[in-house]
Amino acid sequence: MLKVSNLSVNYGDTPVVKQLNLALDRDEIMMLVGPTGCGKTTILQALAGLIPITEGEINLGSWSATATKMVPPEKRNVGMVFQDFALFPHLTVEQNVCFRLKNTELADHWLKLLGLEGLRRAKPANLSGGQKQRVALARTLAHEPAFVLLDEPLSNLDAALKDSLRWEIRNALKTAGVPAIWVTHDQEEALSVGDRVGILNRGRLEQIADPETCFAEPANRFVARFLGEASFLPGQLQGQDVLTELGNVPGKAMDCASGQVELLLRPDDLSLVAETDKGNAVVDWVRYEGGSKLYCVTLDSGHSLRVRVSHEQHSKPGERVSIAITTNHPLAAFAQQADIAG
Ligand SMILES: Nc1ncnc2c1ncn2[C@@H]1O[C@H](COP(=O)(O)OP(=O)(O)OP(=O)(O)O)[C@@H](O)[C@H]1O
Repeated sequence: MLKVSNLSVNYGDTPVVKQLNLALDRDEIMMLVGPTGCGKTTILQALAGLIPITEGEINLGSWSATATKMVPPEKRNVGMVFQDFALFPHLTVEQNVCFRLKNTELADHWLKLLGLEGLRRAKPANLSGGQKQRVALARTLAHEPAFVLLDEPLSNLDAALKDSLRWEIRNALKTAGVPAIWVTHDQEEALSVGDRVGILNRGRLEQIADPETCFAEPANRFVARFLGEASFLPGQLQGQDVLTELGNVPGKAMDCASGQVELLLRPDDLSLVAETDKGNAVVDWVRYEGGSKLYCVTLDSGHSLRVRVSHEQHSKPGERVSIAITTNHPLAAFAQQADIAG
């Protein structure tokens, strides 16, 4: 098990990673997300032993690193996958995967499993981005790492390829049975691929939990907004229910919220019906998304909400609509004054 306790990293006098705690199970994939500059790459570099740590401990059973006890990268048995693939351009696919490898049987195994059998003699320059990343992954896994760090492995690839390759990478990591920390900028990728998601803000983990919990029960408004479209509607928490201008809905108090709260509404929690002159809201703008449309509406009370509906909905800016809450699951309710992180 990879265990990180109270890890802090400073650059000079500037703290960049603050008191990070996490533990990864044997074959667990943890996605690390957060705004640019929040310290994601620094965490990976610290775990790999590429930079010194200021405080805390990184432990993998066979070794333990602290601020005063540096364990060099080659002793950590870490596998790294980068966004720019980091392949040797003068070597073939096979030579890249077998580089410094004693047991080439494992190279054969991963070349086959990742669909690279026919490309053994190709040079990186003749491969597509997706093929290059498969080679990088095959090379990493063929070396039987104790844990794998992936730094935005899909960010140089086009959208269609990203979608299929993310599953290939996940399946390969699960087959290898190694713990992995995967940094991404893509919230959808984080929620769909990870066993758990860690949301980082200014060097601190705001929440670490399974994807459903992070999305439906975010620890605070920062996490709520970071993981997707989020609207907040005032209401009164009474027992298990929240009384709002759109009716009573089941609520779940976050941050010990009580009394006056704000309900987290995702665009899919709401419905929108076109009206001629009745209704309870006006359309501000609409964004076409292909299979769906995202509407921004203002309720007659002045509160703004975002609603996702079928692309067959044709209401335009300025037109009246009826908005209702359609979800049955309890919605996260935050204390009205508790917007510390957001
Ligand atoms: N070698 C360095 N010396 C000093 N400051 C650094 C160094 N490397 C990174 N930083 C700073 O540390 C902070 C965290 O950087 P880091 O690259 O870890 O963030 P990140 O979350 O990976 O960002 P991005 O999403 O943009 O890749 C940033 O403010 C960055 O400017």
